[in-house]
Amino acid sequence: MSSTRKILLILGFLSTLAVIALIAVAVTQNKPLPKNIKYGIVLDAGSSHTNLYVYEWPAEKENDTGVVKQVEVCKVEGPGISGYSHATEKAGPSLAQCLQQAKEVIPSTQHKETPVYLGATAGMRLLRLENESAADEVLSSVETTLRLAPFNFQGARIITGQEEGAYGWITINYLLGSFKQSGWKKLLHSLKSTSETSGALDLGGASTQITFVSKELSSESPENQLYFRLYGKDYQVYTHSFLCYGKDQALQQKLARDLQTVESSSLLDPCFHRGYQRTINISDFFKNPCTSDKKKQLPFSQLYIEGEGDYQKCRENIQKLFDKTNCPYSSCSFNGIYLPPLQGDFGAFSAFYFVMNFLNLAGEASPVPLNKVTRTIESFCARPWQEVKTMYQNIKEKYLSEYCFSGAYILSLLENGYEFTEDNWQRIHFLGKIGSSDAGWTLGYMLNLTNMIPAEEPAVPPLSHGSYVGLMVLCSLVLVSVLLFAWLLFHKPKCLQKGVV
Ligand SMILES: O=P(O)(O)OP(=O)(O)OP(=O)(O)OC[C@H]1O[C@@H](n2cnc3c(O)ncnc32)[C@H](O)[C@@H]1O
Ligand SMILES: [Ca+2]
Repeated sequence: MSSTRKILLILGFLSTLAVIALIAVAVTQNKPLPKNIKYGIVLDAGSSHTNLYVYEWPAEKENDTGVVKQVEVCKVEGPGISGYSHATEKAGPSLAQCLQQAKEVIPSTQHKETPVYLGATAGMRLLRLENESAADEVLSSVETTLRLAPFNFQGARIITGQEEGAYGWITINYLLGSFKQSGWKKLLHSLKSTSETSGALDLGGASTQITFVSKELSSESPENQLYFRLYGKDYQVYTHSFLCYGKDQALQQKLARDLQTVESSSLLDPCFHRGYQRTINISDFFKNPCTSDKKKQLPFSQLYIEGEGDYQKCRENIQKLFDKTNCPYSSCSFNGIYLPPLQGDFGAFSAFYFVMNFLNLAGEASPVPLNKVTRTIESFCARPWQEVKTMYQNIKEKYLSEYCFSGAYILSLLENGYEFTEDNWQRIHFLGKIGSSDAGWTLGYMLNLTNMIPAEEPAVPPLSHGSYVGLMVLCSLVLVSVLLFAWLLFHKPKCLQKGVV
C-alpha cells in the first residue's frame, strides 16, 4: 500500500468518525427537554360578571410573540364585583370557586410563583363615582381573598378606560401575530400576512372602547394618544373609552330619556319584541351616574315596559344617545370626542361578538354586508316575543330579550357614532377567540405587567440550535462524500477495476 493511500484511508476513517460524532451530538442535543411551563392568572372584573383566565407559556420563549395561550377560563357565578356594593364583604368570597379551579389546572409546585392580577373595569369606575367607600371596600374584599390563595398576588385595581383599550389592542395583535420578529421568522410571517396591526373594538356592559393605529394622529387630543415601542417598532395609537356606552348602560340611558316624556307609568318600547313585558324600579334608577343627569320626579315608582318590535323607531330612539352637534377638533365621533379617520381592519369582540354571533352575522368566513346585517336585525326585532322565546329556550331571558336592542345599538354606535360606512364595514371582523384565547384586554395586561413584550427585538441568531447542528452534519456528510468520491476516482480499488474476477 502506497503512503498516500494510507493517508487517504486514515483521513477517510477520521472523517467517518467525525460524522458519527456530529450525528450523535445532533441527536442528543435535540432530545425534547422536559418542558418548563410558566403560568399566569388574570381576573377580568367586568360590570356584568367576572372571568378568571389562566395563561401558560414555555419559560424559555417568554419574549417571542404568540407563545402565551389561554388554557382555562372560569366564569364567576353571580354579578360583577360592583354588584356587591350593598354587601361588600361578599365580593371576595364570590371568586373562591374559580380560584379553586385555577389551583387544579396549575401544578401545585408552580402555585407560589404564578402571578395573579385582578383588573376591574367600568362597573367599578361607576361605583367609584357613585360611592367611593363602597368601591374601596369591594376592592379590599377581593384583595383579601386573592392574598389567601396560594398564588403570587400582584394587585387588584380599577384599570383606566385607556388601559382597557390599549391592552385589548395589544392582545388581539399579539394573538394575530401582527408584532413581527426578525430573521427567518419575519420572512416566514411576511409570506403569510401583512405587517399592519388591527384596530380593536370592545363592547362591554358599561363601557366601550375603540383603539387603532392612526397615521394622521395629531396632537389635537393628547389624552387619546398612546405611543408604544414593541419588538423594535414604534406605534402611534388612538384610543378612547366611552363610559356609559356599554350595552347595559346604553339601555339605561335610553330609558332615562324615554322617562322624560312618558305621561303614564307604562311605556311602549320599539327596541323590545311585541308581547314582551318588563317592569323597572324607578327608586334606584337615577342613582346611576349614567342616568343621574336626567333625574326627574315621577308620580309612580315602577315603569311598565311593553315591546313594540319596530327596528326603525328603535334606531331613531338610540341615535339620540350620540350627540353630534359639537366638535372642537378636526373630526369627532360623538359627544365632542376626537376621532381621527378610521384606518385598517378592526377586530370587534365581547358583546360585539356575542350579539352578532347570536344573529348569525359574525361572518367568520367572510364579512356580512351592512345592508344584510340591517335587514336581519330588522326582521329579528319584528318577531313576536312568544315565537322568539319558544325558538331559543336555552338562552337566558335577559340576553334573548335584549338582542334586538343590542343589534340596533351596535349598528348605531358603529354607523352613527364612529361613522363606519357600507365600504369600511367589511373591514370589521367580529371575533370571540383567536386560537384558543379569548379576545379581550386581560392577555395584553398580563404581557405588559410580566414584561413579556420587549421594546426592542430580542437578539436571536438567525438559526436555531437544531438547525445549526443539522447544517453542520449535512456539510460534513457532503465533505466526506466528496473525499470518498475523489479517492475512488484517483485510486480505483482493484475490486472495481474491469476484468478482475
Ligand atoms: O367591560 P365592562 O363594561 O366592565 O363589562 P363586562 O366586561 O362585564 O362586559 P362583557 O363583555 O362580559 O359583556 C358585555 C355585555 O354582553 C352581555 N353578554 C355576555 N354574554 C352574552 C351572551 O352570550 N349573549 C348576549 N349577551 C351577553 C353581558 O351581560 C354584558 O351586558
Ligand atoms: Ca369588559
